[in-house]
Amino acid sequence: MDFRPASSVLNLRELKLELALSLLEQAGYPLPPRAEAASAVLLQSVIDGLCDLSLRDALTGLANRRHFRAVLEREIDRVARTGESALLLILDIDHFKRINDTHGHEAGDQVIQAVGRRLAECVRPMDTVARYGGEEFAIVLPNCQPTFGLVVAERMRAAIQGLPVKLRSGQNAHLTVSVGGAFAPQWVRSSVSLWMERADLQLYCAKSEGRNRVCLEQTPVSSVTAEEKGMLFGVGTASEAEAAADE
Ligand SMILES: Nc1nc2c(ncn2[C@@H]2O[C@H](COP(=O)(O)OP(=O)(O)OP(=O)(O)O)[C@@H](O)[C@H]2O)c(=O)[nH]1
Repeated sequence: MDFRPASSVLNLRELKLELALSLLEQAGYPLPPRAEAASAVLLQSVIDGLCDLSLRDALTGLANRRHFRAVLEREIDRVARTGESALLLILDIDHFKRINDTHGHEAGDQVIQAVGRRLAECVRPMDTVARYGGEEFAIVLPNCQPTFGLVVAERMRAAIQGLPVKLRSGQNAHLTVSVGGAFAPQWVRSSVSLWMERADLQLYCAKSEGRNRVCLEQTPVSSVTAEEKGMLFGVGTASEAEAAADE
């Protein structure tokens, strides 16, 4: 085993340290002075900075899709072990294309940033807000009782409705959002994709019922799919799972 400091073992050119440093400087990460180049302290802060950067959405600074899916994975594990409720919300800005078309793409970006900031203000420190796609956000609320779910989702919807975004042009953009949500099935090891699908279905309902509304899956405990029953009972196919669940 070689216990020499990293700087003498590694070829710094191969490490592409300059590229990493300029990426982090651009993103506004605090770094130790360059005089400490190649020190263990600098290398560690570059590694920490790059890890953090890889988990964040560049436009909003919120969790990105990769990070969010990892958080959901952990939450599914916790709900299966503890039986605690957890709520997943998917929130989509209504008629966002009109904002781009009317005010331009840069204004659209400003709106996405403002919505992200507002959502982050509406949640507890233990919750995770992510920008999941273009004008779509996802929020996971661990330890969220079903009775509280609708309250918090409504609070978010109302917070965005009451937020006129001041654009650089001086104009105000008035927004609404549609929200779909589903609870993780308690005591069951579901999957990220199934949970997302359930919440997405509710978002689709909110959009098709007229937008600017919240739709939550009604039956968090009994609405376990055949696939999830399969995971619970450890059987192979959906039909085997249904048979096992009926026994
Ligand atoms: N400015 C900006 N626009 C984006 C970004 N990502 C996606 N978009 C735009 O978001 C728009 C989404 O439009 P649609 O999927 O038709 O949805 P919508 O207009 O919000 O309509 P509904 O969701 O049905 O209410 C498209 O015009 C995309 O080009 C982004 O990062 N910045």
